[in-house]
Amino acid sequence: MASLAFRRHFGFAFEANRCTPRLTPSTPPKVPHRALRTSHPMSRHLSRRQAEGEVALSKEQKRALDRAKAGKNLFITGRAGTGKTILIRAINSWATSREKGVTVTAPTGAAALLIDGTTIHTWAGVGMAEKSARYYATVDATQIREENQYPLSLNFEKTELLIIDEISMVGWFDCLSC
Ligand SMILES: Nc1ncnc2c1ncn2[C@@H]1O[C@H](COP(=O)(O)OP(=O)(O)OP(=O)(O)O)[C@@H](O)[C@H]1O
Repeated sequence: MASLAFRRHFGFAFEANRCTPRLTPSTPPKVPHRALRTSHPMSRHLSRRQAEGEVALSKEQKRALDRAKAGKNLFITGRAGTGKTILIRAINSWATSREKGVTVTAPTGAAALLIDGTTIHTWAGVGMAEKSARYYATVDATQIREENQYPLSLNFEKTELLIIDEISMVGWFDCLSC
C-alpha cells in the first residue's frame, strides 16, 4: 500500500514489487575506454557533461528516459558500469529543464554526492532524536509530528519526481513494497 501511495504522489518512483517497468540493462554500453574511467568519484564533472549531451545515451538508456518522461515508475537495475548513474543524470537534467520538482536522493552521503543529490533521510526529515527512546515509545504520534521541526510536508508536496539511487541500501526499502 505504501508503495502505491508513493507512486500516486510522485508519478515516478523506486522499487516496488508491482512497479512497472523493470528495466535491466544487461550489457554495458559500448564506450571508449577513456570514458569508462570516469566512473571514479573524481570524474564527476566529466560524467555530468556526458549526461548533458556530450555522450549519446544508449538505446536502453533512451528507452528508460522516455518512460520517465511519460511519467512512468521505474526500477532501474544493472551490473556495475552499465550506465545507471548517467541515466539518472539525464533524467534529472530533463526534469530540471522542465522545471519539474525533482529530488535526487541516495541512502548515504557518499552516494548522494556522486549524483549531486541529498540523502533520503534528509529529504524525509529523519534526523537525530532529541528525546529519549522511552519518550518516543510512549507519546502519541500526532504529538511527535507537531513537535517536528522539519517542514516535511513541504518536501513531499514539492517533489513531483523522486529518484532514489542505491535503493537496495535503504533499510526500510522492504516496507515500501508492502
Ligand atoms: N551512453 C553512454 N555513452 C558513453 N559512456 C557512457 C554511457 N553511459 C555510461 N557511460 C560511461 O560508463 C561508465 C559507467 O557509467 P555509470 O557510472 O553511469 O554506471 P553505473 O551503472 O552507475 O555504475 P555503478 O553501478 O558502478 O555505479 C561511466 O564512465 C560513464 O561515463
